[in-house]
Amino acid sequence: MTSSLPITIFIVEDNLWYGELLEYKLAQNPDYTVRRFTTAKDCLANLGEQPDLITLDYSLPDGKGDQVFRQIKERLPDVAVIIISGQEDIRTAIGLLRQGAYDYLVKDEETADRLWNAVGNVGKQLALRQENARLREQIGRKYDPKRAILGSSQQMRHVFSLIEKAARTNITVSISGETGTGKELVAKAIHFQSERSNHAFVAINVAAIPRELLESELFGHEKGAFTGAVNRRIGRFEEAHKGTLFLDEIAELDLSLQAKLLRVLQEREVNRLGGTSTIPFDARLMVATHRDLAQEVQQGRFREDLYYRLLGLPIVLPPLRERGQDVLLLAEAFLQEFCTQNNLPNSRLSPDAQQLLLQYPFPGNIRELKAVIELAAVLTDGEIIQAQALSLRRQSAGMTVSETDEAPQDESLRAQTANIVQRYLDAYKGNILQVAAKLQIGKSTIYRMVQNNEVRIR
Ligand SMILES: Nc1ncnc2c1ncn2[C@@H]1O[C@H](COP(=O)(O)OP(=O)(O)OP(=O)(O)O)[C@@H](O)[C@H]1O
Repeated sequence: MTSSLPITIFIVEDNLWYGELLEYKLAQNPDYTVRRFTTAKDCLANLGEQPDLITLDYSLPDGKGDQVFRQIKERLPDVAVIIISGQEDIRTAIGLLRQGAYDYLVKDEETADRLWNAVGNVGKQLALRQENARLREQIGRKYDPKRAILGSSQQMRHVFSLIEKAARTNITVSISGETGTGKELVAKAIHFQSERSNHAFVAINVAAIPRELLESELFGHEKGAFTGAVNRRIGRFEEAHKGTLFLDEIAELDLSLQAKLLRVLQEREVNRLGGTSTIPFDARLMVATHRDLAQEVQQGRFREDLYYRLLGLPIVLPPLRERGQDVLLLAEAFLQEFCTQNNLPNSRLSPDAQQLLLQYPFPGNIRELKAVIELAAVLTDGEIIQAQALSLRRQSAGMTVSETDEAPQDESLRAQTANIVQRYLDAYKGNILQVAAKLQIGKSTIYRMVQNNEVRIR
């Protein structure tokens, strides 16, 4: 058993012979750097070396084990401390373990072996912790607004400044913008730049879950709360504890759930369905919608009191057609990314293709642009992407999309989605799994479209 991580271990033991025995055992692993001290004073004086683990003799000549333990933990809260005691004293052991000691070993002929195992486990935990920190940093970098959210238009520069402000505080954030403008991306960027970034980012699309299931999805339920509730289930509010809860398509929440949400926000407490105890709610809330919430309030579809609770810091994402040259910046970035990921030669957009992109209104916004560019890269043989390779809906070139006219927009989006899916299906020879992965949509969505004759496998 060897650990892949180098670990620094302090052995604090006044019995020279016993200390040497432990050192001899642990030194068998070349990844362990072992330092030995015979007094508490020496150990405390060297804590600046930031050991990962300390084995501490409970009765040292210059200090009682529990006091020394506390002094160590005050200075190095994360260090693993294994207490080694001359006699079994369950009460002391329990007390120390409760205060955060890693283990309590009694001195006997097997101590060195048990210590060896315990140190191995500490090594594994350290490796996991480092891996976690690395992944967190990676995710943080991925959602760093300066890298992940592309754009240099004035509108987007304003959005970046709001993201920074939101990340510095705990304020509720309400993000609005047409579909595909990057609402979820902005929410993630705020979360991963905020001090809650070490905790969960929990996203739920209110419109995507049937009403009967939504309540338990949000608030959880106890076993037996309703027919079919065979187990206790933790709701999304609880899952987001200390992190961020992102409620997408908030305008679609029905009035009775709006009332429940309001109560949770006022009382900062959640009740699982069928439960009697209350669970504190401590998460930053972000909401998003493609609708005009103020208008929803005026028309009696959204509670006014909830609206004011949720408004917080409003961030309005402009549609892509209002971001000027950003469309080309985004197109080039998506093209490069797609070519690199798929081992395709790096392609460029012809001047005509650029012109067409600048004129097109992009009802599906950045999501549509990304799909259009990726498909063009697949369909193009040379290194220059011509205007003809861009699968834009012919009838929309040059037209503007009305933001208030919901139904036609939804309708045209459907047709446009089908159009894109169809082209991908053709390009990938009807391989639904591949198309679903490329377009980042569920394969069931594609199956449904096939069933409804919206697309065909040719
Ligand atoms: N400024 C941007 N730079 C780079 N990629 C972006 C940008 N804005 C959005 N995207 C990408 O576009 C896609 C759609 O973004 P996102 O899902 O955040 O939009 P949305 O507004 O939440 O959509 P919907 O309203 O459908 O939920 C994602 O792949 C996202 O990474």
